[in-house]
Amino acid sequence: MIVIQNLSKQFRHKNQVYQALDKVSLDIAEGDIVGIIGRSGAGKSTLIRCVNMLERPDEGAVMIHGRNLATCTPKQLADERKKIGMIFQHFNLLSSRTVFDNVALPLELDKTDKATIHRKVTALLEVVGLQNKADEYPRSLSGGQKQRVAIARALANDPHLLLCDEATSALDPETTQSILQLLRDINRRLNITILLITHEMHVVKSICNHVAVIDQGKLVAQGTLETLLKESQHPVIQQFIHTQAMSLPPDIYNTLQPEYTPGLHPLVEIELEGNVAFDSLVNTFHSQYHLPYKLIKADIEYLGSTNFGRVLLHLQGTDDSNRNALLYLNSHHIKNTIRGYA
Ligand SMILES: Nc1ncnc2c1ncn2[C@@H]1O[C@H](COP(=O)(O)OP(=O)(O)OP(=O)(O)O)[C@@H](O)[C@H]1O
Repeated sequence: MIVIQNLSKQFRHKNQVYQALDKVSLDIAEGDIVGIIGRSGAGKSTLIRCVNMLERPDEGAVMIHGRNLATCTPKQLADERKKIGMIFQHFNLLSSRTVFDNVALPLELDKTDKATIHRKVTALLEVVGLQNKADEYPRSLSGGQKQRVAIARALANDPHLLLCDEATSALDPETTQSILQLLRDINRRLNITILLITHEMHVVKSICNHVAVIDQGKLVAQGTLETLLKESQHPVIQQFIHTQAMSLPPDIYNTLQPEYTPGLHPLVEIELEGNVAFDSLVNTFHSQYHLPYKLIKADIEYLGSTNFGRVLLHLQGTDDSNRNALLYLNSHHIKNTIRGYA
């Protein structure tokens, strides 16, 4: 339904040229929720802004239902844009307008009659759960409520595509979840395709059925999150999974020794990468090496039948069984780091 073909965009600034997008191609099926991830400055916003031509690409095409937006006349482009809603990290509401009037704005600009505006805005405020806030001003709303108003406004012209630029980045975790739930409902109930930028793993995991990874303006990987995590060694994906080493609980941190000393046991951080099931790993430790251990910390994401993440295990067996367990990890190419001995 949306076909992005060889999209390129350069920015020039004080004799310097930034290749923000470099021949990016991506197919998005109707009803998909696609997450775009990548480092800061990778080109994610530029890509999403080129989809509705807020940013004009230098080269390439954005085909929506067979029509290339890059070659549309201004009138055709204005019509196509009405069918593409957009929401932003900082909501972009008009502070001088009430909630109702913010949502009504695109309809007013489209010269919709008053009765229709009233009917549509009332229905949209119900969709986003703000029917009792119609007469309030944005300043009296929470961040999550502001984003709900922005979503209602983005839906005013019955779009088939919703672009979300870091839409939950300014929200606390609980509000983020409720906004994601709303986006999922909108996607299912109204069959709106969603293209979103995020830097948060849990956002992708919660709602995206596809992921596109952008690095230095290039599309470097795409697919389901599960396949990407299993198959791609690309540093952006690895970084996305493992942002930093696990923090240690204070009692362990204070007693941890960098070198082995008789009587101390290794504290090992193990990476679970989809082919390593946590349950079977600890079963092996138990059945093959009779190894007592203490699970100090776990950060595991379950995706379908596989798991990803990290665990911190304090191996508490004899020197031999501890060593054998570490050998088992290495011989099975299970990434692990000894964080110290305690
Ligand atoms: N209007 C502009 N003028 C000049 N350079 C720009 C402009 N917009 C973006 N760039 C540059 O293009 C590159 C890609 O920017 P973009 O905002 O698309 O990245 P991003 O992946 O969305 O980053 P972030 O996650 O930090 O928002 C950056 O080097 C940025 O500085």
